[in-house]
Amino acid sequence: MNDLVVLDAVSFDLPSGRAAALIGPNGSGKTTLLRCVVGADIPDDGDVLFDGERLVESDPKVRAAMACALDDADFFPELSVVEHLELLARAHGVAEPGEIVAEVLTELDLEDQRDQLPVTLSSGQRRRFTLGACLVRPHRLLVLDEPEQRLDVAGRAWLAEKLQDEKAQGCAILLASHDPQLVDAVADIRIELG
Ligand SMILES: Nc1ncnc2c1ncn2[C@@H]1O[C@H](COP(=O)(O)OP(=O)(O)OP(=O)(O)O)[C@@H](O)[C@H]1O
Repeated sequence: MNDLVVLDAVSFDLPSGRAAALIGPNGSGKTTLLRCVVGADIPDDGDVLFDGERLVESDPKVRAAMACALDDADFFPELSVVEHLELLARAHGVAEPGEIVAEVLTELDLEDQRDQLPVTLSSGQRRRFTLGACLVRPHRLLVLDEPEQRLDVAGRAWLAEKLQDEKAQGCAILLASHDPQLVDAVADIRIELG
């Protein structure tokens, strides 16, 4: 039995159109907190509320609103980049996903990789693809674990601008980050862990 307490007395509100950044050293509990928020881990105590009700990951309202990028592992290995993004958008109610998928591929500079299988992408391209998967579907809450990871300089600049655009459109963003520049550019609320 491991009695390590990772998170204790963490509390914050995240309104629409705002971003909260979890910051802190390696092992301070950022990913654990994100996993509790999205329902991948169950806290021993405390609640996560969404629109005032306890957040249940399987609730259709939550599934429709929350787009998460916690790691790069969740791919359909047999679908190409474009097929994957179109399938995901359709699954979330986008009847004609061609336009939004093309837009996101252009923004992420992944047009030349559209027909590749995810496993053949470079690690930075895979991170772009993971972020793209959040962006092709309707969302009003983005949960992102170190979204800057493995992005090149241009990719990081794009990310900061994109997250600001998302906020301007009313999206709430909860992210963990080790990038002070990204946090400075995007975060309205800072939650220091560890
Ligand atoms: N499945 C697990 N079993 C045991 N301990 C775990 C598990 N997952 C996380 N931990 C521990 O919980 C603590 C917090 O880990 P977490 O991944 O949340 O940190 P983090 O702040 O995201 O770190 P990093 O900046 O390195 O990504 C660490 O001490 C870690 O070893």
